[in-house]
Parts: sequence; structure tokens; C-alpha cells
Amino acid sequence: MEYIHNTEQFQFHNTVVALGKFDGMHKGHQLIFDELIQYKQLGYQAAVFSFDRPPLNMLKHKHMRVIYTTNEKIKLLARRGIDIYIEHPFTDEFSHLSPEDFVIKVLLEKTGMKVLVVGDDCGFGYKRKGNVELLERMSKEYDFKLIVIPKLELEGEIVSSTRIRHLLSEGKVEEANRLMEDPFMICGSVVHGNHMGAEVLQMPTANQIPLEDKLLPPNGVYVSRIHYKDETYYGISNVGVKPTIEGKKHMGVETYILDFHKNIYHKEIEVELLCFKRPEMKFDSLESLSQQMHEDAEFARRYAKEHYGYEA
Ligand SMILES: Cc1cc2nc3c(=O)[nH]c(=O)nc-3n(C[C@H](O)[C@H](O)[C@H](O)COP(=O)(O)O)c2cc1C
Ligand SMILES: Nc1ncnc2c1ncn2[C@@H]1O[C@H](COP(=O)(O)OP(=O)(O)OP(=O)(O)O)[C@@H](O)[C@H]1O
Repeated sequence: MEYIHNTEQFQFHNTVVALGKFDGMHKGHQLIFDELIQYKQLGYQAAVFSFDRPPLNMLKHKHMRVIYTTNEKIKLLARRGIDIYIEHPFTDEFSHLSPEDFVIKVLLEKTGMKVLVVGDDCGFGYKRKGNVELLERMSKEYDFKLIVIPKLELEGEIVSSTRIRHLLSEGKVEEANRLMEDPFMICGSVVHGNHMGAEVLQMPTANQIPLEDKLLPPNGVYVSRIHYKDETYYGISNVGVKPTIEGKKHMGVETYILDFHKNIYHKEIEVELLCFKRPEMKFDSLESLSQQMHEDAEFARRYAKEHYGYEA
């Protein structure tokens, strides 16, 4: 997949384009990707057009965490068969483009758009004034095909990234996962921790340090599924700051992978959180922490067996 960023200079031809942030890659987004892939099979290049920061941040100076960081998004888009991911700089000039100019000067002229796929409430251009009616008019005038997808509803509500962010922040991981194509995941290299896991607690853990803008569920212990190279494993992960352990505190995700004995320092793993087990706690001794961690691991083993047919 080609990733275009930090530049306004690009030129593509014959593309089918989707517009939006696509944070979380939820089941509504998937309806859009399905259309893109159908057109890809007809010979078009599948392109996702996004901005380098959510417009909300820039306009209101509001800090917002994301379900998926750019690296994670790139991986997931490529996996879905997208050919081009454009993260257009959200400059002042760009944000003042009229909806018509955005379609003509950017989508048609630079992205080479022949087909556009949008949700029925899409907004774009200056103050998000562009809408489906305008696109319908322009598609006739400028000869491109417009596909409008009605917003997907699940469990009585429209599926959106905002809804998923709320659920994750409240620790409702299973509910959030039901709205996404794949369970919520943290992708990153395995870094060195305090080396206490294997030696002191008899449970080696793979430590990841998520980027600061990555949204995480509340500190706690979660049953997880791990993808490493082409293999899938199950495990138990702690999201948090390890209050029992002295020293510098930073947010981390650390995972004990069931029945796994490889050295994976500096290797990239994907940890999917499947189910909340308990909140992170401060223990009086390392023995009680270790005992609880072993109990957590057995819980994960039972969960993986029951829900996914896992056998060691
Ligand atoms: C399943 C699991 C549960 C954990 N629960 C807690 C906890 O409740 N409180 C805590 O302080 N640390 C918890 N931890 C983190 C441990 O303190 C950590 O794994 C240990 O200190 C080893 O860290 P290291 O890899 O940096 O050496 C948990 C870790 C795992 C894998
Ligand atoms: N539930 C849905 N069903 C169908 N299409 C959707 C759905 N949600 C979003 N889309 C479409 O997917 C594209 C990308 O959406 P985008 O990620 O910008 O919005 P979102 O998921 O609604 O997120 P947010 O909550 O941040 O507004 C847009 O065309 C949007 O209309």
C-alpha cells in the first residue's frame, strides 16, 4: 500500500475513493471498504483519503486519543486490500477550500477519482458544508460515480468511532469489539521491562509502550489474543502502570502469552483485548501479585478454550 503524507504533491489515476478518518475500522467502515474492493476488482485503485489530524483537534485545540495510531491504521488498511492511503496535511488553506473546490482540485484532479463512496451523512470542505446532495449534483456534472452507504446501526444505535471510543473508555471492551471488524488491538514492538516477570513472578511478559495518543481502556487485566508473525496465541494482558512495582510509572501493556517460549524482544506483536477480567491493583507483596497473575492466566486459558476452542 502506498502511504502519502506530509505532502500535497501526489497524482493518481482511475481511483475509487473513500473519505474519512476511519478510526477503529468498524463494521460501518467495512461496508465502505467492501465497495472499494469491488471496484478494485474492476480495475480501479482503492484509495482512502484522510487528514493528518482530526479536524476537531485543529479547530478546537482539543486533545483526542485515537483507537488506532497511524501505524496501526496503515497495517489494517493494507490488510483490507486498500492500495493508497492519503493523509492530506490539514493546513489553514486546505481547511478553507470550498466543498466544490475540494472535489474538483483535490479529489478529481489529484486523486484521479472516478468513483466516490461515502456514508449518507458525510460532510466535507470548509465548515463541512459539502454533503450528499452536492455530491449528487457534482457527480453528474463532472462524470464520476457516487455510491452512498446508509449508516449501519447495531444494537439500536449508529456505529461510529465516537461510540467505540466511549465504550473503550468505560472499559466495555466486549461491547466495543462487537462494533468493530476485529477486536481492539495494540500493535507495537516488545521492549525490555524490569526483568521481574520471568525471574521473580514466574511469568514472563511481553511489554509494549503505546504512543501517548493511543486510547486505552481503564487500567486492568484483560484476556487477550496475540498475533506474532503468522501465528495466533492467547494470553492475559495488564494495561496500566504496575502500582505494586517501585520505580518510574508509565502506561504500558504487558502480556503473558500462554504456552509460548520464544524470545520476542524488539519484535512487533499485535495484542487484541477480548474481555475484561479485573482492575489493576496494588498488592502488599510480590508473592500475592504472582499468585493473582497465575490465577488470571488460568482464567484466560478457560476463556480461550470456551470461546475459541483453544487447546495448549
Ligand atoms: C496477568 C497480569 C496481571 C497483572 N496485574 C497487575 C496488578 O494488578 N498490579 C500490578 O502492580 N502489576 C500487575 N501486573 C504487572 C506485573 O507487575 C508485571 O508483569 C511484573 O512486574 C513484571 O514486569 P517486567 O516485565 O517489567 O519485569 C500484571 C501482569 C500480568 C501479566
Ligand atoms: N455506521 C456507518 N455505516 C456506514 N458508513 C459509515 C458508518 N460510520 C461511518 N461511515 C462512513 O465511513 C466514512 C468514514 O467515516 P468517519 O471515520 O469519518 O466517521 P465515523 O465512524 O462516523 O466517526 P466519528 O464518530 O468520529 O464521526 C464516512 O464516509 C462515513 O460516512
